[in-house]
Amino acid sequence: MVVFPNAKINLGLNIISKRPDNYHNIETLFYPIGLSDILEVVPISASVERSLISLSGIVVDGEPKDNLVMKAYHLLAEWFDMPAVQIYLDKNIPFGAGLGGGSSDAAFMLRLLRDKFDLPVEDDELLSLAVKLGADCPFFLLNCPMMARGIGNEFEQVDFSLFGKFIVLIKPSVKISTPEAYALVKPNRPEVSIPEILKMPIKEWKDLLKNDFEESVFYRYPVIRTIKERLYFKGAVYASMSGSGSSVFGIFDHPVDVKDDFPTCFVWQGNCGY
Ligand SMILES: C[C@@](CO)(OP(=O)(O)O)[C@H](O)COP(=O)(O)OP(=O)(O)OC[C@H]1O[C@@H](n2ccc(N)nc2=O)[C@H](O)[C@@H]1O
Ligand SMILES: Nc1ncnc2c1ncn2[C@@H]1O[C@H](COP(=O)(O)OP(=O)(O)O)[C@@H](O)[C@H]1O
Repeated sequence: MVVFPNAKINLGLNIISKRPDNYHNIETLFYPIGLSDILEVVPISASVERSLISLSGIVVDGEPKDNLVMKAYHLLAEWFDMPAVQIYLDKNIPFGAGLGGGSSDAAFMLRLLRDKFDLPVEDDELLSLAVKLGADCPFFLLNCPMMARGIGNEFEQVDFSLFGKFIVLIKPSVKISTPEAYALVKPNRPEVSIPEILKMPIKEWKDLLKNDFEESVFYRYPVIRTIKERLYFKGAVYASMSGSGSSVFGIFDHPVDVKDDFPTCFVWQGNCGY
């Protein structure tokens, strides 16, 4: 069974308050994009006790046994009898990028195992399991434009689409750790909520739709601010860092050629699908 875990971008990201559990309450719109990993799971011989993982593509830091897809397997194996599996994961989504690639792999792995082995797990139980693997993880089980609140796992479906627009994603070589990025931000309540801003014409978003991580991340890594400015220079109708960074996306009314503009960066371009 093969699945294609996709990345997300955040349209607006307000960090509202710090919680006693050291997480933060946030408000953000998660928007799925077409950049995807490839994940395959094959059952292996009954004589093999441990699941195996084979990684290709972008090299993820950490031990393969600590990969989030392995953690997803073990989370379900605590509750259900499953055979050992051979996992193939081809990484195309950069990490330390604010694109949620690891969370997406984990969410797709949970659903793949549930479906492949016919495990008696309802969709809402899968959402509760997913949050144990990462605050962003439940979103990828829903995978359509969603307002998220709480730690990022309380959802409200929104009537919102960027269909017809074109997205350019730029990831510089710098990687950003999510916990470190949260530690640098002072929480605050926004004056205008994200759903209100998203109802306005996209050309009005520039000065209203904010990502609260940008200020401290741009201060530390000015190259990320420069990328955002360059995307506006190229004609983006809206540009922002995604999540805790370091990737920056630009939304355009039409396809653009940026291949010579960011020679040292990972670049991905595609249509907005939703
Ligand atoms: C910032 C966001 C925005 O979508 O995404 P990324 O930029 O990582 O993609 C998310 O909130 C990241 O979610 P995720 O990456 O799944 O976070 P987790 O692994 O659960 O948490 C890593 C650490 O980030 C901090 N954390 C995470 C989520 C949250 N709402 N508040 C937090 O303070 C905590 O210190 C936690 O220990
Ligand atoms: N399958 C995976 N893909 C990416 N990162 C993974 C994976 N499994 C574990 N990780 C760890 O999770 C961290 C964050 O990854 P990811 O969620 O893709 O990034 P981001 O915080 O940029 O959204 C990485 O630094 C890596 O150590």
